[in-house]
Amino acid sequence: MILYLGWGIGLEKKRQVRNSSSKCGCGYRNAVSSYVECVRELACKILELIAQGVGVPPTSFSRLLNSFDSDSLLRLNHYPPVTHTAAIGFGEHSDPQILTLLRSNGVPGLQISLGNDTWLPVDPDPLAFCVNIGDLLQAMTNGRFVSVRHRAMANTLHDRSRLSLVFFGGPSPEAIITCPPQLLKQNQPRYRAFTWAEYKSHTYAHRLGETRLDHFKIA
Ligand SMILES: O=C(O)CCC(=O)C(=O)O
Ligand SMILES: [Fe+2]
Repeated sequence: MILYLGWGIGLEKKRQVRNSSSKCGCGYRNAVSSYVECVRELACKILELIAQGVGVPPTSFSRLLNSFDSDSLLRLNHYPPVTHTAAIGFGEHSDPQILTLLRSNGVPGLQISLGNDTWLPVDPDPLAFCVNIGDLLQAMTNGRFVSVRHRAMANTLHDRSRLSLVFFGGPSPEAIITCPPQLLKQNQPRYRAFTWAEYKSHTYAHRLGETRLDHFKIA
């Protein structure tokens, strides 16, 4: 079972939340807002390093998370203990956004696909972030960075629930997703340009496990 909590956090909305929460003194709201602000900044730093690594202007990717109507999301997944083994808690997929920063409470479950039905368990260190490349970053790097397929196994530790707190860094719905020209010098673009709104509606119209980026491939 998965408890799903969505938290859309455009920068403007976040400012409003911060202002109103300081007045009402709501501890939970403050904690979530500060957490989101910190992970967004961390995601931007990672994206700037990636941009540097592939030789494009440093804010090529991070500016999308910094835009005032960035469609980022914070999700809390809850996996109560189950008695049967080898059950899937969250099926195989890649995250559609740009970059994902995931933390868990130290209970194992997350696995990364190595292909050919081989799965690598991720160490559930509660002090570490698991950073996943999302589909949009794959498109914007013309396939140099590949969005990772992953899944979460159901939790068979009978005395503890598993929790994962996942920040998905996404652009504004109108943002045009395309590869910077510096990355295309000798290569043809692999994906046609599309908006995040277009990608999202394609994503939600298809099954979780599908390789959704294939739809935007240039033949
Ligand atoms: O709970 C996990 O470890 C994985 C969750 C996940 O992949 C997601 O929420 O997209
Ligand atoms: Fe995921």
